[in-house]
Amino acid sequence: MQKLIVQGGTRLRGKVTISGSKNSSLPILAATLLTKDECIIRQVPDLSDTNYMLQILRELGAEVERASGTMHIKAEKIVSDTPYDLVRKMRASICVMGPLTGRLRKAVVSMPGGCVIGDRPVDLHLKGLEYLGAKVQMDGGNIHIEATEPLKGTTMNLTGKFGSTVLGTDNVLMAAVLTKGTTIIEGAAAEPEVEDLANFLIKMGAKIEGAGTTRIVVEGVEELHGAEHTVIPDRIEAGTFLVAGAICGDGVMVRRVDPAHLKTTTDTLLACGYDIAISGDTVTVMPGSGDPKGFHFTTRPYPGFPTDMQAQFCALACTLQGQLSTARETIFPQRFMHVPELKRMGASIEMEGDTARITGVPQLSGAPVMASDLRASAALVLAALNAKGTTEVHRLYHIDRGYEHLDEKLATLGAVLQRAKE
Ligand SMILES: CC(=O)N[C@H]1[C@@H](OP(=O)(O)OP(=O)(O)OC[C@H]2O[C@@H](n3ccc(=O)[nH]c3=O)[C@H](O)[C@@H]2O)O[C@H](CO)[C@@H](O)[C@@H]1O
Ligand SMILES: C=C(OP(=O)(O)O)C(=O)O
Repeated sequence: MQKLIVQGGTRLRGKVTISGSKNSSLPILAATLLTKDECIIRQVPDLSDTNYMLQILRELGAEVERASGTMHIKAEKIVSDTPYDLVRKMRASICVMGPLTGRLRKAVVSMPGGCVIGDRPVDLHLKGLEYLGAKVQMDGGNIHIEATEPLKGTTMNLTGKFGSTVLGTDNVLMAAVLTKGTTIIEGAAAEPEVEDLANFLIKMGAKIEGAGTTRIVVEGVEELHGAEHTVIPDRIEAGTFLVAGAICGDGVMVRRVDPAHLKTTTDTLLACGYDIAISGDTVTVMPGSGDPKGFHFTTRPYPGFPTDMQAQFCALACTLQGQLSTARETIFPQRFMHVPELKRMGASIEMEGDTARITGVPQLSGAPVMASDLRASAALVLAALNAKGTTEVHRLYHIDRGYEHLDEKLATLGAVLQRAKE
């Protein structure tokens, strides 16, 4: 196991190139199971999550070759049962369920458990596949999906108690593309990563309209063919670097981004008093003319404030001396594992149900802290950059799930930090 040792108090400045999106790559890699032909996927970030997904594809029978960020995948002959040992390591492995059901009419996938960000059910994924005609059974911790008849298109609503489901929409979409007739998904997730998956499926020959909105229409086709695709930039990685630039930067530019995907992040930073410059595929954050102000946000499905940016903005709020900020989490109401660790660094945070009330302190102080999940870990690193003294962030593997070379990228901006063995 590794930890990250961060020396606080340096100013960040410069340009950082953003990697391909983790949350696009995972379903897109899974979608290559839908054809016997070779698919070429570019800009896949080198992360433990994407590596697990590639291993799952291999175990299912696909040939996978990797040349840097470009994957060549040929799933000529595949099986329907996913290996438990790999699947349990990554919740997003659930997104092989849709393509296996679409192509083989059969899938066996281990039931994912909850995780530290809260309960993570898959009832809507299963409901969607059932609407298409698949039968679902649970047995021995596994989900067995089977359709004796060809799947049939239908109209469904995939909205749950907490709103739309991203991977649930992905799964249904991947099954529906090879289904007879028309499938209409109402209450679909509108996240850019769903749209990216749909764009890849369209290149494979699928007929899809409305991806990127809450109503997706799929006209089933008999088969899909190979295609090439470049994954969209990771809006959460980009947002994390912008918040780092706000916390302790004198001009930090993120390159190879889609500024439209970053709107809630840049709007929140502007409301806070930072200057933002957008040019082509770059966004730069700079200190504003006055002292930054507190801010208030509620997480919502896209285009609302992303839950995956909540922890990083909490870290920023901790550094705004004397200013009150509030962070309300409506998607994963228990996703506040970073709060006790930020408090260990001297933060002033009160929890009221699903809302963190954060009053900025004059100075955070370095401390040993524990990473608990991906974005909570990122928040701790951001707080550490601002803190007085040294912070050790333990359990670094959480960060390696979703940030490609975070430490190296921060070091190019001037951060002083190093990995070490636990
Ligand atoms: C790999 C990936 O893309 N992960 C993202 C994806 O996760 P993921 O797709 O797993 O998250 P969902 O969009 O499904 O979850 C949204 C909400 O719906 C609930 N729900 C979900 C499915 C279901 O069957 N029933 C149900 O009730 C969840 O508990 C949660 O409250 O979207 C989340 C919400 O933007 C992000 O935080 C994750 O980074
Ligand atoms: C919660 C996240 O990922 P996952 O859904 O894979 O756990 C995330 O990317 O912040």
